[in-house]
Amino acid sequence: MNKIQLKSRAKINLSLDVLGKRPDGYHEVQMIMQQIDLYDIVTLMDKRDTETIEIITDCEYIPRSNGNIAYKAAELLRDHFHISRGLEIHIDKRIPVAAGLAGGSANAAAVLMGLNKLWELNLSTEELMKFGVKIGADVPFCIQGGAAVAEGIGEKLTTIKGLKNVWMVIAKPSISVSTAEVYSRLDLSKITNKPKLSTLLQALKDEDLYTLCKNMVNVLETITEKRHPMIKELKKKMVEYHALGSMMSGSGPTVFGIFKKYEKAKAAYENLKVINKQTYLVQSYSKGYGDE
Ligand SMILES: C[C@@](CO)(OP(=O)(O)O)[C@H](O)COP(=O)(O)OP(=O)(O)OC[C@H]1O[C@@H](n2ccc(N)nc2=O)[C@H](O)[C@@H]1O
Ligand SMILES: Nc1ncnc2c1ncn2[C@@H]1O[C@H](COP(=O)(O)OP(=O)(O)O)[C@@H](O)[C@H]1O
Repeated sequence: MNKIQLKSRAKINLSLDVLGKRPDGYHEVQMIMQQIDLYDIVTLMDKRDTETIEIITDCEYIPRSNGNIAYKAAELLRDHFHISRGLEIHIDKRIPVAAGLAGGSANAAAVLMGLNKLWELNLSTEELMKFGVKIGADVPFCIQGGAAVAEGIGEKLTTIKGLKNVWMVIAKPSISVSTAEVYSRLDLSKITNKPKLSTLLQALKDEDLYTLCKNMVNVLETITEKRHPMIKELKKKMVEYHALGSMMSGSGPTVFGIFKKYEKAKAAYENLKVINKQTYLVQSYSKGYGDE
C-alpha cells in the first residue's frame, strides 16, 4: 500500500469544566466530547525516493512546515521508529481553523492512524493515543472518536453513549481565538456556573435532548464571549431559529445549536449563513475512525 485516505472529523464540547491548574501550566478539565460529521480529508502518500515530510494544502491558514501539527505527528512516528522513507500529507481543509473544533488535532490523529497502516507499525489504539497526547491534548479523543468524557488534560477518556444522528448548526464567526490565551485568562476562583456531569450523562443515556440542552455549560464561554460579543449574538439567533440549546465549543469562537428536527436545523442554517459565512449543517457522528 502506498496511499491512504482518511476523514478527519471535528468535535464539539457538550460541556467543559476546568477543575484546576497543573504545575506545568496545563489545566485539569472534565468535558463531554462529541464528534461531528464535519471533516477534512487527509491523504498520506508514501515516498520512497526521499526522506522528507511535505504538507500539501490549499488552506492559507495552516502552516506547510513543521509548525503543522499533522507534520509533527508524522515526524514523531518517523523518528521513533527510524523510518527512512518520505511522506506527502495532503490536507483538504473543510473544518474552520482555530475554531474550537479541534481541526488540527483531528488531522494529527488521522496521520497517526494512517501511518500505523501505511508503515505497518501494528500499534494498538492505546499506543497511538500515547503518541497523540505528546502532540496535543485533544488528539487522543480524535483517535478514539465517537463520544467520551475527557479528563486529565483531555487525554483520559471514558467512552459514553453520545448523540446519534442529531442535527446541528455550526457557526464559526470570522475571528480566531488562541486556546492558550483563553485558558490563561481564566480565573478559577471566579467560575460560578459549572456543568453537572451526571445530569448530562443521564440525559444522553435517555436520549433526552431537552435536558441535555438545558444543562450544557462551557466555563470558557464567558472568557471568549467578553472579547467577542458576536458569540452571544449567534447563540441568541440559534435559539430564535428554534435550537433546543446553543453553546460555544471548546475555547471558541464556534457556536453550535442542537435541533430536534432536520427541517428546523435547515431553516436555521439558511438564515444564519446570510449573516455568518462559515455556517454548516451537520449531524453528530457516533463511530470511530476507519479507512474511508
Ligand atoms: C479547549 C479545548 C477543549 O476541547 O479545545 P479547543 O478549543 O482547542 O478545540 C482543549 O482543552 C484544548 O486542547 P488542544 O487544543 O489540543 O490543546 P493543546 O494544543 O495541547 O494546548 C494548547 C494550549 O492550551 C492550554 N491548555 C490546553 C489543554 C488543557 N487541558 N489545558 C491547557 O491549559 C495550554 O496553554 C496549551 O499550551
Ligand atoms: N493541520 C492543522 N489544521 C489546523 N490548524 C493547524 C494545523 N496545524 C497547525 N495548526 C495551527 O493550530 C492552531 C489551532 O488550530 P485548530 O486545531 O484548527 O483549532 P482549535 O484548537 O481551536 O480547535 C491554528 O492557529 C493553526 O494555524
